[in-house]
Amino acid sequence: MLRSVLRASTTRLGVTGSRFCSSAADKLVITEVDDKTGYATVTLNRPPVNSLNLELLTAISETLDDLQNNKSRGMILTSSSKSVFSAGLDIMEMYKPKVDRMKEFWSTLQDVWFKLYGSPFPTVAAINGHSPAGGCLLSLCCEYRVMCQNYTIGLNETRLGIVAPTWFMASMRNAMSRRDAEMALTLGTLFTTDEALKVGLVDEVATSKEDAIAKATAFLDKFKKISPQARSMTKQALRSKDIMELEDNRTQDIDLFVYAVTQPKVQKGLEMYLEALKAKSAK
Ligand SMILES: CCCCCCCCCCCCC/C=C/C(=O)SCCNC(=O)CCNC(=O)[C@H](O)C(C)(C)COP(=O)(O)OP(=O)(O)OC[C@H]1O[C@@H](n2cnc3c(N)ncnc32)[C@H](O)[C@@H]1OP(=O)(O)O
Repeated sequence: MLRSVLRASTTRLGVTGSRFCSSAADKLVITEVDDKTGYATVTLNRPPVNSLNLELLTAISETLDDLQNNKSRGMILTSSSKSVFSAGLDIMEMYKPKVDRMKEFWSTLQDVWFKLYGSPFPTVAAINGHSPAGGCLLSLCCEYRVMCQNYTIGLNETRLGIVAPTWFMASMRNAMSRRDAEMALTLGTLFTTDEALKVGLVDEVATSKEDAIAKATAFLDKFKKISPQARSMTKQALRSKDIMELEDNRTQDIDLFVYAVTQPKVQKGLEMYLEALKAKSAK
């Protein structure tokens, strides 16, 4: 049976300065813990497309803190949308930005990456919709990816005229071969579910969200007889080089982000991309 972690969610929203919510449907992130297994299902809930703005990233970051503090046995990351896991970073955070907010935005994204990529508890993404760019990054931070049929996933930054930061690249390299990662990153490939399975970007295909959650649960169950400490130390040792690289360069990474995104050519590219998105959604 599922029970919501209501106290944690309410506190979280209070801290972020967002609305004080009384029902789960209003929350940016909904966390439900299965009493029997102890696994937490974390649902991204920022309609229409779960684009990652500062508030959503803050809510994810605080959720990850809660799970770690409560010694979570495992996490399944999914979305409340019927067709989008996450549309990636909210382009409005990068288009005509205010520099202070932009810095906080990027720093919070770094926090989420540290906490998710380096989490001591096992993590699975149940990808129940499209997952471009930052959405793909969130799933890549998890140890296992189950994806529903007929959606797309990938780090498509070059198609927007921007460069995925090295820690995005490292996350992809951790999941698939270096050669396939290089091709995918330079081309900005958005893979279909079946193509993603072939290159190892996802681990399993599901027929529905329920099937994805069931497969994610089965993956977490595999660790039942493994010492949690041995498991987490092994995972963290394997990922520590990538983590240390960003830890050593956090400030430079923020400065580079601000510099790159505020270039007139990049702003123009983002403007055109936004216009194309809006024109498409108006049809
Ligand atoms: C050597 C190293 C050097 C390093 C240098 C580093 C420099 C740093 C550079 C910066 C790096 C930045 C990294 C960026 C990462 C990102 O994540 S960028 C975002 C990329 N995202 C996308 O490309 C996805 C865009 N969206 C879509 O393709 C589609 O929306 C969808 C996800 C496939 C869903 O389609 P559909 O269900 O049909 O919905 P839509 O109708 O398209 O959209 C609904 C409304 O949502 C708006 N929207 C969609 N995506 C976004 C978004 N990402 N941000 C903001 N808004 C978004 C869309 O415009 C619609 O709005 P309305 O028209 O107002 O309804």
